[in-house]
Amino acid sequence: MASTTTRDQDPSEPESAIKTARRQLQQAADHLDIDQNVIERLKHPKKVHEVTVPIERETGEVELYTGYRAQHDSVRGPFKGGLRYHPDVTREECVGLSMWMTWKCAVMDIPFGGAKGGIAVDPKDLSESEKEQLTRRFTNEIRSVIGPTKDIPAPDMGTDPQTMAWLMDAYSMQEGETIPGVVTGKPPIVGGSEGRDSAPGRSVAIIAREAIEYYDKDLTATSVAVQGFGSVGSNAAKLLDDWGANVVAVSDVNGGIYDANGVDTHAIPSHDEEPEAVLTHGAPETLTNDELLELDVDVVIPAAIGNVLTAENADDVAADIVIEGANGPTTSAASAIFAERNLPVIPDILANAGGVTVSYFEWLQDINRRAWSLDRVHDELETEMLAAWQGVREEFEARDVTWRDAAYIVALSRIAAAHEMRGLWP
Ligand SMILES: NC(=O)C1=CN([C@@H]2O[C@H](COP(=O)(O)OP(=O)(O)OC[C@H]3O[C@@H](n4cnc5c(N)ncnc54)[C@H](OP(=O)(O)O)[C@@H]3O)[C@@H](O)[C@H]2O)C=CC1
Ligand SMILES: O=C(O)CCC(=O)C(=O)O
Repeated sequence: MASTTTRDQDPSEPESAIKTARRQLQQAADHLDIDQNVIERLKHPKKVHEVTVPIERETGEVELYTGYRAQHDSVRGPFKGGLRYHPDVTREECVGLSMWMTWKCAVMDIPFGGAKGGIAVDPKDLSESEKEQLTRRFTNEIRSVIGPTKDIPAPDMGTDPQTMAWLMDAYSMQEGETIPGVVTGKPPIVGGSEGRDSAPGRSVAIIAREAIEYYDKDLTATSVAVQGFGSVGSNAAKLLDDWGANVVAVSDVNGGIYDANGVDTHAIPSHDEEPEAVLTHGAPETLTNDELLELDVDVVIPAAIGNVLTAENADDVAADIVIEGANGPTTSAASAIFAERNLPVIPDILANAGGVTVSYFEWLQDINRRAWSLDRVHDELETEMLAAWQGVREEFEARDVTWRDAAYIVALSRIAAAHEMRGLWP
């Protein structure tokens, strides 16, 4: 597999999401005949909104938080992307994540651009009513730049369907009418889609299944380790388990559990049910998050935070396939090492794209005021994921590139064509 970043160039780590995203963009662009002006434009967000969000804590003190909404590109449709509550949220991280959303929507061929937002806060430090206050105030601060045809937020790390319901309500109250399409990932009772919550994990499992078959392995004889047991990790682990894979390790922020005979994925509470609960589940062995990534398994799925596969551990990753459940889990230096080792890494912008795909289904349901059944959501997601997998696989086979470059080539070709058709600078 060819990679234009080499081990010797070894970009310094930890690299910011924006730097990684730009490096990946240029690397894919080098394989295509695209106007370099378009590429330069795509290295920058269209707009970044930064706001201060004050809330009154239950102690009576007023605390100020910083929130962002980065809007990267909207040439193919409204900005779209999640909202993250995490202490490490920064402007640069939101911009990098918004770029990945642009490519993700294009890989899936859905009519959205890319955005990402967040608040630098540890949601575990806040009570339920403080989180509600924070979400409502943040929504008011960004109200003029979001909307069903402008920019549509969704869940990401640290946010959930309840957060989206508060966002929808705060926006709707100001607009004077109920506008479910302003946000996706809501509970179905207020216009959310069945299956949105589990969709990113489901797509990770579907893509893992296809990759396992592509590399001539039998799913029922495949061992899997999953880092992170939240919306993405827990659903991917449970589905692969249901399909017969041997899920031998899972983890949360405190570390993981290992059982060579397979852990009972359905018996472990997910982050949503009970945060930090993995280690409370009895298992023959425990391990650190770093050890999990180096387990000698067939498939490893980092599905928590970014930058966990680095120059430091890339040579020690013993799995045969890496499926990126998280956004940006692999640094540029680690990508170069994996390419040199011929270790397939199926990229985030394809593997976890089920989330935004079912968000698109939700948006369609909101416009039509007509809910789909869970079976329909699953069927249509399966169809979309297989079509995207096939498109990326064709590029992978036709060119001597990594899976990441292949996915970028599909995405970038569509985005560049749209820019050129609309006149370069929309
Ligand atoms: N939610 C979505 O729709 C989508 C999310 N993603 C990406 O997937 C990743 C996970 O998101 P999501 O599942 O929603 O997040 P959640 O908040 O639902 O869960 C996060 C999980 O990761 C664990 N975790 C947190 N920090 C660490 C750490 N340092 N090391 C190991 N585990 C850690 C948490 O542990 P604990 O329970 O102990 O807190 C929890 O199990 C993110 O990169 C996100 O951007 C991608 C596509 C869609
Ligand atoms: O559903 C969405 O709109 C976006 C989900 C998301 O943030 C992501 O895929 O990273």
